[in-house]
Amino acid sequence: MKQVHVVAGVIRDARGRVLLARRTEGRDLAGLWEFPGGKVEPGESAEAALVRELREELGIEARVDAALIRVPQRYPDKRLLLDVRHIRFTGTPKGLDGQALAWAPPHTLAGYPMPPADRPVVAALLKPDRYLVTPAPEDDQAWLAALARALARGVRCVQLRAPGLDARRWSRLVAQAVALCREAGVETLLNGDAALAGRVGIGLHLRSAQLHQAGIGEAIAPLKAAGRSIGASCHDVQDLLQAERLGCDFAVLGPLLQTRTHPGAAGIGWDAFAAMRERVSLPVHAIGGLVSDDIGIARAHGAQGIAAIRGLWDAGGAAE
Ligand SMILES: Nc1nc2c([nH]c(=O)n2[C@@H]2O[C@H](COP(=O)(O)OP(=O)(O)OP(=O)(O)O)[C@@H](O)[C@H]2O)c(=O)[nH]1
Ligand SMILES: [Mg+2]
Repeated sequence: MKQVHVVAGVIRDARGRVLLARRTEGRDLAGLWEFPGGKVEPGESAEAALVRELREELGIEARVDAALIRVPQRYPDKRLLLDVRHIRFTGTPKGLDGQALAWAPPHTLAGYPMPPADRPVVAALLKPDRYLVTPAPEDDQAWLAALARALARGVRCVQLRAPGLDARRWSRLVAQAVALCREAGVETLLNGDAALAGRVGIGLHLRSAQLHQAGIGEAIAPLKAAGRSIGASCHDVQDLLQAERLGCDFAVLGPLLQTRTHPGAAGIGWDAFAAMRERVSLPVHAIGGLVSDDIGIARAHGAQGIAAIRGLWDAGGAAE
């Protein structure tokens, strides 16, 4: 299958709005909104290609800044690598190919119809790059204090998980944890228990085995209707495709490295991660032995970021 390397830019105005361009009639994906850019030509660097494309399509002089994310994406006719960079520029963008332009306030980005590869890009712009999964508590007060420290360090999305804990103790602890997270403005998802998630008014994180259970679509429908996030733990392409079919908001894929908690399972590694990621348009976190320092390599392989228990629980703690 044909492999194309495309570079695109995140171009912002002084108010922080992001520039989108609408693909013109007669091309693939016509009518969809995209980040301006185009194909890297043979022998050309990604940076040079992006400067050239933005000059040709918008009439601006661009300086290529930090990488945002590189999204591998499988389309029916080709394999795309969408390489997205932040841009600084001089000049006033104009639709020189006759394409419509829109300056989108960030929170409106998800409302524009876009190609499949752009969903992970929008998530990379808007959503947290670290997803904390809690370890099972030994002492409840110490666990709540550790959670509060993680929030203070800037964790913005938390999965509450404590397999095997006594149900009454856990629902008490969940209520306390949710109060802490709400106070910090942090998104919270509950592992596995749709009914409890519904009662406390938070999102749900599906275990991989739950993804394929009969009736799971009906079980999560009320949460989705209430606007709650649904995450999913995935180990292979079948899990990812099912998470996408169910309308999950994001997935977690791993184990990336071999971990202390799953010593038997060999890690899949970054190349396999990218090869599975390209089959869905979901934002996907990598999990398994990762720490905050791995966010850069994760983004380079199309990940939203990292998910971790130990790697995000103890400041500077050892990898899971
Ligand atoms: N520029 C851009 N292309 C994207 C995005 N998302 C995405 O799937 N693509 C795909 O990446 C490819 C980019 O090709 P393009 O048509 O813009 O290439 P180009 O500017 O060099 O123009 P041309 O080859 O039509 O002359 C298309 O298949 C397009 O659908 C995006 O956000 N920005
Ligand atoms: Mg283009």
